[in-house]
Amino acid sequence: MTALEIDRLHKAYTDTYSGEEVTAIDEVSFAVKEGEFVSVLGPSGCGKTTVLNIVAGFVRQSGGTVVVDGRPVDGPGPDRGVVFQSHALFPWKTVLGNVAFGLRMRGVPRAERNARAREFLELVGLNGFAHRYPHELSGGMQQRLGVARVLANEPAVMLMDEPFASIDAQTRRKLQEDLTGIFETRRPTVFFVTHDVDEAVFLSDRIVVLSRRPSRVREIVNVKLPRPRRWQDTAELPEFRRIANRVNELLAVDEDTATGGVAGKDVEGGHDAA
Ligand SMILES: Nc1ncnc2c1ncn2[C@@H]1O[C@H](COP(=O)(O)OP(=O)(O)OP(=O)(O)O)[C@@H](O)[C@H]1O
Repeated sequence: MTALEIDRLHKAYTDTYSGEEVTAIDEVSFAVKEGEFVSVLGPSGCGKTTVLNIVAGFVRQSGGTVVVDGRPVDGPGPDRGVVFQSHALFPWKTVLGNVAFGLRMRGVPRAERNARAREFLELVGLNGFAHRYPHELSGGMQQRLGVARVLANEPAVMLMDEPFASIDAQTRRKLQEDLTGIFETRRPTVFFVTHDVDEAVFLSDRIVVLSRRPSRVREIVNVKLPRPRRWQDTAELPEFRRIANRVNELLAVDEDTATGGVAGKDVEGGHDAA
């Protein structure tokens, strides 16, 4: 079943100072199936975050439609949970309280919400930290908490906007492995924005490569790598490098154009319908 359908999405911003109109997204269409991990990748400033913010309901599109679980998006809602790059946690609540909060909002009784919150803390490896406060956690642990908080609410789609971008390289690898482990056990539907090609290949079932602004879908690349995935084994597979090379090749089209290189050059390869 389709969890998220983005159809001919278009977004123009009006610059507050100059009053000029900037088209961020020209026309973007793709769908994410239930239990699928889809990453969106593209050159800097191509509109990745804008697509995510429109899906989250934080930003309104200028054209096109976004449908989540069969319902058109019209503002934020509990069917979409967002994990941000910087941790949007409640500093005055404990780790347990942060996870239980959304459940409370949804009217889940106290005993059940604490049990559910603990289950998700265990899933992300934070079971020993239930009574700590966010400032007592490392950046990586805060990000795990962000994931637990979203997953506990069982959203139709988990939206992740470069969640590991500000985390040191070694911790990032561990968090990526943990995220893929969580994905393999619980199969949430994930829409993941990144500019890290290896990260996208490691985590995803499919990668939507956008062109530079005003963006369009350049190609949707299938990632048919076996799961469970572990950096040590997965990155060794020839198929991993083949896919990463393919994505880099697609991104290079825009770099060439931007630097006045092979303008308009296109790459070979079949397009995959969304
Ligand atoms: N509120 C806004 N007002 C005006 N222009 C905006 C606004 N938000 C984004 N833009 C413009 O829209 C374009 C797309 O921005 P967006 O942040 O979505 O891109 P991105 O691909 O996520 O960028 P990055 O890779 O740098 O994170 C950019 O040119 C940006 O300057």
